[in-house]
Amino acid sequence: MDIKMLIQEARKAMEKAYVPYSKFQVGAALLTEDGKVYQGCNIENAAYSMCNCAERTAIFSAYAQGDRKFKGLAVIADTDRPVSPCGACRQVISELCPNDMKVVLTNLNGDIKEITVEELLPGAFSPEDLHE
Ligand SMILES: O=c1ccn([C@H]2C[C@H](O)[C@@H](CO)O2)c(=O)[nH]1
Ligand SMILES: [Zn+2]
Repeated sequence: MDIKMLIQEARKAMEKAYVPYSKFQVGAALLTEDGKVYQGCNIENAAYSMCNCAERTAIFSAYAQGDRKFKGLAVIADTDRPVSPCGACRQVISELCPNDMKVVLTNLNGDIKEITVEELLPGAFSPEDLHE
């Protein structure tokens, strides 16, 4: 996997963020099994709780286009440490991406933290926990 390319795509996505309230831009890039890249940015709303994170925008965009098989996710923001996805995104990523998929967290200083989906949310609540 070309991690540099994926980070560049996330960086481009960051520029598209709609963040009039927080002014905090976040970009994500999701790589599919067949090499396509879905960009995602955070999109805010005057009703603050409606804000959507970059990570979920990327995953939901892929789903909306019929893509469901992923092999990497990069996330970038202007943070001191590599950006740390929120709990909501960790939960969504856990369900919709493979457990061993690579997640590349980075920032504008070029600090990089590579982890897996499982490491992002150990013991995540999962579809297997539901029973009818
Ligand atoms: O990993 C993260 C963390 C935060 N945000 C967004 C949500 C909100 O728009 C802004 C401030 O929390 O950053 C993301 O998109 N991804
Ligand atoms: Zn989030």
